[in-house]
Amino acid sequence: MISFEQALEHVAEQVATLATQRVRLRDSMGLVLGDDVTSDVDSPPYNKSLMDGYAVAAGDTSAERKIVERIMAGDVPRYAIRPGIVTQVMTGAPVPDGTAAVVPVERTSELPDDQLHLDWVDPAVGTNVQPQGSLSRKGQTVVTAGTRVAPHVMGALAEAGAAVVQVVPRPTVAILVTGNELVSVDERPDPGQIRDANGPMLRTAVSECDATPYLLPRSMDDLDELTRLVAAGLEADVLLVSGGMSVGVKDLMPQAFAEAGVERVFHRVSIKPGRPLWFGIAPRQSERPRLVFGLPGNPVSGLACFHLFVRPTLEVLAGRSSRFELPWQRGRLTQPLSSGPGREGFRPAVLACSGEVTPCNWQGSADLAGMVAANCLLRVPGAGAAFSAGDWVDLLPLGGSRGQ
Ligand SMILES: Nc1nc2c(c(=O)[nH]1)N[C@H]1C(S)=C(S)[C@@H](COP(=O)(O)OP(=O)(O)OC[C@H]3O[C@@H](n4cnc5c(N)ncnc54)[C@H](O)[C@@H]3O)O[C@H]1N2
Ligand code: MOO
Repeated sequence: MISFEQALEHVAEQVATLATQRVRLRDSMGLVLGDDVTSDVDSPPYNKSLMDGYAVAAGDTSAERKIVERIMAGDVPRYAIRPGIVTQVMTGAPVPDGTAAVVPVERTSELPDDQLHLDWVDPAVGTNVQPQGSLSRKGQTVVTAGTRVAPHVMGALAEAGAAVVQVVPRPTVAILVTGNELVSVDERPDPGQIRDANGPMLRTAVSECDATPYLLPRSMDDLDELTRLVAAGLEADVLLVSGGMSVGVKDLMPQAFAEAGVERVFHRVSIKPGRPLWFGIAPRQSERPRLVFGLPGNPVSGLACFHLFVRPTLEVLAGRSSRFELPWQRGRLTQPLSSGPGREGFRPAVLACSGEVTPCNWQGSADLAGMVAANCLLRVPGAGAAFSAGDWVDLLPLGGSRGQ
């Protein structure tokens, strides 16, 4: 059995960002850009009025002037501004040549015969005018490679004319849930049966990481069926299998992986929960191998392995992180905590805004109900570590990458 740190290193060695693809801008939300994006226009593309008002010439101190035209956003001015005349302009409209400033409409009053009275006759040059190209220039990089497309980035890309962008695609994750005892959420379990918690849980965990889950048909503990479904799951970037990882008579997954051509990298890690974790790769010609995680069937064990190993994998595949790493945080214990002599432990816990962390009243690997309030996993080193109330501890927040 290998240590937690060794297991992390083994996974990290196999993980690399997916090759980029071209997609339409509207399909790029949440994805990471593979290339710098340059603008094909100046921003603003013309000298622009920042107010509804009147474009005036420099150094003109007369209080009454002639309005020669009225320019709405989308119009193009015909007459240059000179002393004695003004042009009415709307916010966003191009100002005429010769414009020194725009006097807001509130500082003026219109008189008969297109005459204008100005309360503010000689504003400083540049007042309420945004010069062409002052925000960004044609040919300038406006969004750099590695940026994740959020709504404001999407807006900048649209302004720059990036109708098609090069992005790291969303990783695809096939999920295979195994076990003779399992029935669906909408079924009543017969004696000996339980409901499948892991399928819905893992699919949601994958979605929360902004990857695309694909649930394979649930499988009985049958070697041929498992092997066939593993082979099908290798179409995805990552295959997650739940259950059958341990040493029971029906724990057939290690054999099914071998039959389907998946090479084992490691099996069993010194963590609690999560000891039976299996990790392997399915080699492909001239491409990165597919990554395969065999998660323990116990729900909390599988979920802990997801957060400790699968989530950082998805972050790298999607290009959101250049290195395989866990987003550890620190918190202060509200109560004493000790660990047994053995494996490194991860306890569901509640981290408050104050930074205080309280372990859930949780009864082990099958106890999903006991961790419903949890928002983090608290790291408890093995070898009989003992913490007092007020001690600082390492925590791994639960939750995916959406919105980060
Ligand atoms: N002799 C040994 N027995 C066990 C060991 C060991 O080292 N030696 N390891 C234990 C540990 S640790 C774990 S964790 C479990 C995990 O075993 P498996 O991956 O083989 O999981 P299963 O046996 O298939 O299931 C375990 C448990 O979880 C329930 N389960 C399974 N799938 C689901 C699901 N989709 N939704 C809800 N619950 C599920 C299943 O009914 C079992 O109760 O092995 C220990 N044994
Ligand atoms: O390690 Mo298992 O995951 O304790 O229950």
